[in-house]
Amino acid sequence: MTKQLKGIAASDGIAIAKAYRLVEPDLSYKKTTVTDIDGETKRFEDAISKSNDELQIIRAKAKESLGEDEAQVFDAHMMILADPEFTGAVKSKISDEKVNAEAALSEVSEHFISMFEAMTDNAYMQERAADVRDVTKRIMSHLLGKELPNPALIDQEVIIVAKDLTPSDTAQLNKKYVKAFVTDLGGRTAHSAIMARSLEIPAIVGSETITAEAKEDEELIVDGISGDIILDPTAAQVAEYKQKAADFAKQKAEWNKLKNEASVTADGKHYTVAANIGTPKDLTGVLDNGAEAIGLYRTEFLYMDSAELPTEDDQFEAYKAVIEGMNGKPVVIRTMDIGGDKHLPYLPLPEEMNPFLGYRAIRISLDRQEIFRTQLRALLRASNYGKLRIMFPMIGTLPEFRQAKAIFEEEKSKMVAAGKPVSDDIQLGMMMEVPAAAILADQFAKEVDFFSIGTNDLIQYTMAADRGNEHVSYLYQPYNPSILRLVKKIIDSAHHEGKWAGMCGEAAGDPIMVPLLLGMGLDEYSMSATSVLKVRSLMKRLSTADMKALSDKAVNELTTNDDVADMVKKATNQ
Ligand SMILES: C=C(OP(=O)(O)O)C(=O)O
Ligand SMILES: [Mg+2]
Repeated sequence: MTKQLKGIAASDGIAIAKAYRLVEPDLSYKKTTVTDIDGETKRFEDAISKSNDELQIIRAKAKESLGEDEAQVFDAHMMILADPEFTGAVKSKISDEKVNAEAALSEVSEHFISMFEAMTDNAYMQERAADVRDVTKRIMSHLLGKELPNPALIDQEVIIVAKDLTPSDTAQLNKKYVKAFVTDLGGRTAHSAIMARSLEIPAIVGSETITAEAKEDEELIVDGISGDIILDPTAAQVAEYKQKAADFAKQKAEWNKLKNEASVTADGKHYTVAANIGTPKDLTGVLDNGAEAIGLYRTEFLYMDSAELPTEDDQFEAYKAVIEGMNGKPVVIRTMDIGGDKHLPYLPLPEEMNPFLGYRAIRISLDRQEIFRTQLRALLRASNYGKLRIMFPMIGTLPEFRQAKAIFEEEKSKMVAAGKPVSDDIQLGMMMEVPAAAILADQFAKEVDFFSIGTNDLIQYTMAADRGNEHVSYLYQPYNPSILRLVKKIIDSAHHEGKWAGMCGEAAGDPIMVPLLLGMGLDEYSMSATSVLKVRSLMKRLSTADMKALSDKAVNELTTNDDVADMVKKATNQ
């Protein structure tokens, strides 16, 4: 029966397709004593063989749809299945302790996982722990007669339904078949949502109940513009949404005409509308949407896509591809921002009560300097291919910025001394996303070349509201005058020192925020590539003098997020 749900619209567009439940089955079991040792061993061997067959197919499919690199992870899984040390230990446990295969498997696997995880100085072995965990799940599913979801096997158009998607789950989605996704959890600025926007697939997060409501293969309509989800729609609803999808495509075609134009306001002021990227592959979207710069390259995805720490050469190639691909247009590359909701299997981080307030970003880089220095060397080498700007994430204090800068200067001097070419036009800036730094923006502005405001984090830290938690999403208020005052302070401070200020948080592409930012004189607006043309079209009809009056009123007189939103909507006909 037709049913309607509402979630948080996270990526534009409309999709109509069948649900694919990316939901793990319950793999719990009871430990029992067995008498038929041979029978139990055979059951384990059968599960191994079925897992192996399944992995062969998955590997082949993954290679076809995602490429050889993505497929290689499954080789590691098959190696574990073929490892007599692992399988032998399970069989011995079955026969020596007379326990069922499930219990033997789980105990042996736990033993291997903790052994690998303890090798903190060997990233390669640490990464094996994640592989053992994955393979164990697969074998267990066969022992219990349950089916694991295998997204790599998807070969028809689907809408993914999941409790939550990690950024690495999202990276594995094949755009050819995955037409949209809907999750129970998450907020608009969670990284999976950001990635959906760069993949240009509609997405709705924070629906709370989609996994409980949607059945496998049930037809769904996902409206990523409004956040509406329709389960088992009527023919009339399907027709209505096909029309909406067509209207959306038409609107996009209209914006597309602005692709080769500059971003100029009605009163003739020029601003930079830039794009955010996660990998060099996103460059196509940046060029297709006519962005004037890259305002944020989130390099952590390079680390997340790799099975081990990427080498200096790997990184150099990626950075060079992006810088060269932009053909002289500025490229802001941010050093690694791991931690929070972004993890590396081969770099286990401490268990933390509050990962977003913990060991993250520049805090890791300054602590694990070998990782940081490798990245800086790769960036320095790539600087010769265009206009590179480097920024550091999560800077909270001036000493942090100074230390990061000193390390950069040290690596640069070493390269110059070794006779290697390095650009003499690299700007060094920082993300403004920690309130403590924003409050002291006037002091920071004297030492940086630029600021890039990271509203995704700045809002969560200022409002004390987790950016990915749908239960507190009502507090996630980009237009709250408290946020606007910080933003204005950051922009004014940069300008006072003759520096530029950009914004690369999601708010930079928000049609309510853009008029206010124009009023405050923000120089660079960096957003999901798919928002670039929409924002350029909006700018064209706004005058900065009018917007200044609007932003002054928002900052000085209004008191709530909603009041600001209402005022801007009215004043700009939105
Ligand atoms: C752009 C930002 O960084 P990230 O979303 O990667 O945390 C931000 O915090 O606004
Ligand atoms: Mg951030």
